[in-house]
This record gives sequence, structure tokens and C-alpha cells, in this order.
Amino acid sequence: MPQLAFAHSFWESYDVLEKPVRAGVRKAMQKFQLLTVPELHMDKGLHLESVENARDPRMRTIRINDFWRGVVLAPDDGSDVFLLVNVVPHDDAYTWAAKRLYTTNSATRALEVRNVVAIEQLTPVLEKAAVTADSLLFAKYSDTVLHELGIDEQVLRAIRTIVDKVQLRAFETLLPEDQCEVLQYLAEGFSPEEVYRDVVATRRPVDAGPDPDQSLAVAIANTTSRITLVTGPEELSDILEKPFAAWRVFLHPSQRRVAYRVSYGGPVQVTGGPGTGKTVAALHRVKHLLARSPDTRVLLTTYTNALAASLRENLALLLDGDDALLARVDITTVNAYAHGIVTRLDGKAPSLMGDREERQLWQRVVKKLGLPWTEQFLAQEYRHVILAQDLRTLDAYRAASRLGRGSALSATRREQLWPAVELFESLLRDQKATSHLKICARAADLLAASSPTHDHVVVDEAQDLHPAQWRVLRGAVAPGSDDLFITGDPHQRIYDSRVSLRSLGISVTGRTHRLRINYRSTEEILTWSTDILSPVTVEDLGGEGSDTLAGYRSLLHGRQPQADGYGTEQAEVAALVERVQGWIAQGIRPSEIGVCARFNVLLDKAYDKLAAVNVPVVRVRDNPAPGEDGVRLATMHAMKGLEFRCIAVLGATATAVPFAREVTPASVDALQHDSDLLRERCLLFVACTRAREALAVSWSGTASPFVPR
Ligand SMILES: Nc1ncnc2c1ncn2[C@@H]1O[C@H](COP(=O)(O)OP(=O)(O)OP(=O)(O)O)[C@@H](O)[C@H]1O
Repeated sequence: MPQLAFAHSFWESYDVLEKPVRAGVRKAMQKFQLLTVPELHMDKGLHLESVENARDPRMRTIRINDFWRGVVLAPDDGSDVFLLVNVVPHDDAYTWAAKRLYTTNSATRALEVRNVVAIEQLTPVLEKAAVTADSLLFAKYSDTVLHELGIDEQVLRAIRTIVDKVQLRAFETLLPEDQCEVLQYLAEGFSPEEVYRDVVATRRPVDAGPDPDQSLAVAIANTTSRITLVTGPEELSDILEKPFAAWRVFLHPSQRRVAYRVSYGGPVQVTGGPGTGKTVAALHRVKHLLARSPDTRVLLTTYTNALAASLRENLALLLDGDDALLARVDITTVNAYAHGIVTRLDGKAPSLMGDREERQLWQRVVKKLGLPWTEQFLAQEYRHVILAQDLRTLDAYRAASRLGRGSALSATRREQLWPAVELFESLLRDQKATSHLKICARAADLLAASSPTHDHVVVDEAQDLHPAQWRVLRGAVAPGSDDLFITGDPHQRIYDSRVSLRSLGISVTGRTHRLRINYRSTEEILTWSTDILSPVTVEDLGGEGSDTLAGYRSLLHGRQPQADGYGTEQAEVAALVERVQGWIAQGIRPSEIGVCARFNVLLDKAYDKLAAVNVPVVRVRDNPAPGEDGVRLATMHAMKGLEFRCIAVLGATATAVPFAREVTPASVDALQHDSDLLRERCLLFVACTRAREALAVSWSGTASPFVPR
């Protein structure tokens, strides 16, 4: 019997097919498992036929129904693996298939596909233009170096003409995948040695001989990051019937390497720009940790309840709904975990004070003590110095470093300030209430005096955790191998918590990894959004230097983001309604559209206007079920961790982003001022990077200074 394999490109087309067409695909696939190779060729219904003028002689089409054709690569070397590469409307199938050529990469040994016809047509034109170019992108690399990285003759000739990264980007969809990735890394300034190590060596089979094995079956087996091989009928129906989530199967080698490393000697840190699959890596790590021993318990944390719910759903998908495995994972926010610890070990649930009440308490403190500081300054001192360093006495406060604060406080000033802290805490006690961070401090004390609750802790969205929350996580697991697996992106820090992980007993030295390929957004959305951050540097996750987005890129392409200003807010909202209707008319489901703004007031207006023209709308804060119809509306903060096919960012207006009230005046604290502005900038970055295919940013009046020109 032949075997069947599916290329990544197949899932992209299969996932958007109508149900009856999918049923047709399933029926056709079953034949591959029931019939012998000669029977397949003779089957009338399947109609396995060669493609006229195909550049790859192995190219075949099969009939799905009157309108749809499957494109298949059939072995011609005596091997028996058929590769399903695409499902395309009948008329396009032959042209699509005729232009594609599959080859084995000489370095990685994986199967790659190129648009051979387009490369042939473009190369002579580009060669003419290259003669007069001032410089060429790959001029400094010799043919030998490029060959060693797997670049073949046709690609070499083509890319010798490329002048810059923009031109390379335009070429990307035509190039064979592994070769394209090698070129992207080189274009970003990585050395050939680094590229060999990170791209080639991670894919190349350990037992690779001097020359590539030309068998299609071998190349397919070597392409685990882009091809799934199906071994039996059950597996086939399983993967065709479930909604296909590529991330469950196709991990990029850099993702697989971090998630499935057998063991780490201590805490691990995985960073990467938005959409690089950090959450995916965290979920796979949980799977790996569960598989290592039958009774390990894992704590998986994230930042919000909504994200915890989505982790739960995706982990169930990854673990095939295995309840015994799922029962060994606690998925929650750090705050909820700390609340649970305090409730259990103190014997009663703490009662929580909201942010607004907390601000009011600080106002009372300032009024009562007549101190020379604003309530904002005191609240920040309390959060960023006292709770961050867990200072419990005036002596400790006197001796503490205030590194990172923009105003000096002498010993006398600190003595003057400490009564404010004592008064604030006594007011909290009077009200029998406490704050999230105080609960965390209490939970960390309780954990230190009892024993860890879990064998492993996996932390997603780590960039916004406060030191008090890190202390809880440190206490949840005993220090040692595989204790903490931490994923986060400091470019998405929107709550201004800076930490030194090392000072909290979490040292990741020698165990840091970075993911660079964005799987969510198009390169156009990414380039535009990354420009929001180009004027600034961002402190890294562990507080030991700065982070960078170098080499961060996407393999997807699409339309340029739109950025439009309007005379009034009314006109802006009217344009939003038209845009959303336009997206829906293009076949995008309302639930695949996200609309966000800095404030709820503007979202309320958008809600009313969309509802008035019968566009279904729901608020993300109401926790709609994944399948619930309706355009999702959320504040920029609530967009963290989410993604949508289309995103409209409303109100990117100078008065809203940055929002002056949330920015400490430079006269009060210059460093805090800068860090507040950075936080507001990151907020716009987070909002824009939620978009997969389309991004529209708008404002009324003057644009936010953070919107790239
Ligand atoms: N190997 C993969 N193959 C296919 N899709 C992937 C892969 N890895 C991640 N994705 C998809 O890319 C998108 C982003 O992944 P994920 O949410 O894990 O990224 P992230 O780095 O956590 O993003 P953010 O920091 O913006 O929240 C998701 O839709 C995910 O399913």
C-alpha cells in the first residue's frame, strides 16, 4: 500500500474549504490507503493524471469534485510515499502545478518547493538591473559559502542580482523554503557559521552522507517541519476531521529544540517578538514534561484569565484530550495561584481591593500626612521599590538601592516617607482588604515556610510580572533541573514591571533562547509595527541588558497596513464601520475581526455604530466563547496574547497614545517618565501585532507620535 504525506501548503488550503469539498478530500485520501499503486493509477474516480508541461515530472492532479483538484507529488523512484501539496480550483490547478519544482536541499536534505518558472523569468531582468547597482546584498559571500549553506545553482544565480532586503522580500514566495530562510538570516547580518548552526545543522539528519539521497520518500522523512507523514487510516481520519492546527505538528526546528530538549540544568528563558510561537513552545514543553514521568505536576501560568482559558483549550488539543495528563497540569494566572495558596495555608480567602480604591487610599495618606509627594509618586515608590524588593522595615528601606528611579531620596527623605507606607498598610488592614501584590508577598512567605507545590513551572507572558509575582513562582517549585520554563517578549511590556531575575534566585545564564520567525502576521504588518519601536531600546526580560528584534521576520506576505487620519472621531468611527463591512463582504467572519482602542469610551461608540448596521459585535471582556459570532471589541490592554485575521486600531490619536494622565511628569521622575512613554509605545505595538492578514490604524485630529510615518 502507498503511504500518504501532507505538506504544510495543503493545510493552508484545506482549512478554508467548504465542508462538502473537505468530505471529497477525505474520500480521495482514503483511496490512497485502500488501493495499491497500480490500482490508484487506474481508479476512474480519483483520476490521478499528470500535468501537461509540468516542470516537475512527478506532479499529478486528482479529482476532488467538478470544481476542485488536489495536487499530488507522485514518487517515480520506486518509493511509495505520495505527497499531497495543495487543493486548488480546477482551472488554476494545472497552472499552479506546472510551475512548481520540488528538490532536495543539499545541506538540510529536506524537500523544498520553488516557483521555477517565475525565477527563470525574473532572473535575466534582474541581472540587467544589477549591473548598475551600487551594491548587492549577498556580494560578500562566496559561491562556496553559499553552496555549503544549501543554495543551489538556480537560486544562486537569482540571488546574486538582489540589491537589498526589500527586493529579497519580494522574491521570498518564489524561493525554496530552507534556502530562503538561510538567505533571510544572512540578510539580517548573521554570519554563515551562525546560519549553519541555527538553520542547517538543526535540520540536517545526523547520519547524512556526502550526497543527498534522491529518493522522494527519504526527502519527505527529512522534512518534519513542513510535512506530516500519515501512518494509518485512524491517524488519517483523526487529522482530517479535527480542526487542523499546524502548530500541533509542525514545530520550527528552533521551537522544537527549546520545547523538547530532554532536560535543562535550571531555569530557561525563551524570548521572541510577537507571534513567534512562544506560547506554542510553552505548550509543547508542558507536553514533554508530562511525558517524562508519570506523576510530575506542572504549573502553567499566564497573565489574564482569558489567556489561561485559551491555554487550557489548546493544551487539551495538543494532549488529544487525555484527561489523565490534563489533570496533572494547573493552568492559571500567578495572582489566582497566589490567592489559592493564601486561602489554603492561611485558612481564609483574602479580600481584594481594586486599583481605584488603592489610589483613593494613597490620596488619603497624602492628605493626612501632608507630605511633599504626589499620591502617584508614593504609589510608584511602593510598587517599584518597597514591594519589588520586599522591604518590610525602615532600616531595610534606608539601605535599599533605588536603581532605576529617577529621583534621589536621601536617608532623611526616606525616614519622612516611611510613615506613608505604614499608614497605607494600616488603612488596608482597617479595611480588611489587600492588593494582588500583597497577596503575592504573603503567598511567597507561606511557600517558603512550607514546600513547593509543583515539579515544574511554565510561565507564559512573563514580561509583565512584578518581582512579588516572581517570588511566588520561585516558591512554587524547588530550585533545580527543569524548574522554570519562561517565555515572554520585553517589547510587549505594558504594565511597567522591571525585574532582575537573577536577584530573585532565577538565573537563566547559558539557557536563553530566541525565536525569530513570526507565524502570525504578514511581513508587511510586521515591518510596519516594528517601526513603532524603532526609536527606542527595550530592556531584556531578566533585567540584564537590552533586547532586540534583529532577525525577526515572517514568511507570509499580504497587503500593506493602512494608516488614516480623520477630521473628527465621528468620521473615524464611520470609516471603521465601512472597513468592517468591507472585510465581512470579503468572506471574513465577524469573530475573526478585532477592533481595539485605548479607552472604552471610543469602543462604546464603535459598538453602537456597528450594531446599528446589524454587524454582530461582542466585548472581549464578556469572555465570548470561541465560536460565538461577533466582531471582538477590546481595549489595547485586553488585546494582549490574542490574534485576529483583521485588526482595526481606533483612536491612535496624539491625546490618547500616550495618555498624559498615565505618564509621570519628567519633573517628578525623569526615568519614570521615559519608562511610562515606552510602556504606551509598547501598547500600540501589542495592539498592531495582533493582526494576521490586515491591519488598519486610524486617528482623529493629530496622529499619535508613535504611529510610524
Ligand atoms: N510551528 C508553527 N507552525 C504553524 N503555526 C504556528 C507555529 N508556531 C506558532 N504558530 C502560530 O502562530 C501564532 C502565534 O503563536 P503564539 O501565540 O504561540 O506566539 P507568541 O510568540 O506567544 O505571540 P505573542 O507574544 O504575540 O502573544 C499562532 O496562531 C500559532 O498557532
